[in-house]
Amino acid sequence: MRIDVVTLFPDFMRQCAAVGVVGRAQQRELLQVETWNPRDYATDNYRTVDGRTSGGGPGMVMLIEPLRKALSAMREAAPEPVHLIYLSPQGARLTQGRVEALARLPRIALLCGRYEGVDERLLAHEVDEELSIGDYVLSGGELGAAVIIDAVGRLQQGALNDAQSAEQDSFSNGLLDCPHYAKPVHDALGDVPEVLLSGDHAAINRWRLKQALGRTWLRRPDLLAQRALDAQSRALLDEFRREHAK
Ligand SMILES: CC(C)(C)c1cccc(C(=O)NCC2(NC(=O)c3cccc4nocc34)CCCC2)c1
Repeated sequence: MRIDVVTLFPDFMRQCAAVGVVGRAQQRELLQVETWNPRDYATDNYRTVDGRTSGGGPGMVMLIEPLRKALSAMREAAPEPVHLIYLSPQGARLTQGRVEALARLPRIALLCGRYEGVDERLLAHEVDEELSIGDYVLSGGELGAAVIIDAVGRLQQGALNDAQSAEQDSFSNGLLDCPHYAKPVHDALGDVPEVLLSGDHAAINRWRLKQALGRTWLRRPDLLAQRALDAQSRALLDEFRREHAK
């Protein structure tokens, strides 16, 4: 998969894509991340990429021309058609479901806003989809782009080793994660739960599912509502609720 990022901060984006699982996916050529800086396409001596907002008021807007040229160069750099995503507070909230759909595309491009955003005419003409990573004020779309690169990059076939794939699967069951413990078994902060030391893998799996269900119920009932529970899960959650009520 190829991901192109149009950004005023290419070094930042390249660094985000160079570490960990995504960095390794690039080394293995499972993923290719390229950056395009609109400032390289600004024709004036000051390499201007922003302009005063029409109608007056504070703040600047990203100019059409440098972006249009950067996007055109980006599209021409590879034969695959591009699905262009604008990272934006006005976008649809990013979900794991959408990440999984994007991960199956041959090529996507991520447009990152700065200042007050991008001239609406450029967006209307060029952008296929707007996505948001959440409801808070950010300085630019780059962190949104980094989230998509990571979430989509790790899903490329072969990017994860077996342990990481199992981890991914457990995260993708729509529930919050169960508590995790490492050594020492006994610590000033407390002990590892007995069941995890028992070697009884059925009991351990049961405990982990019960904890995941219980924590989702307590902290993210909205996630639980999205998920049909089978009989075993319903029974485990009831058990958790009864113990929690005491
Ligand atoms: C959400 C709410 C708090 C109501 C709000 C209302 C109006 C503006 C902003 C705001 O942050 N504007 C600034 C910019 N923000 C983002 O790019 C951005 C922000 C959030 C999630 C994102 N996911 O991707 C890109 C995202 C847009 C132009 C430069 C950065 C935020």
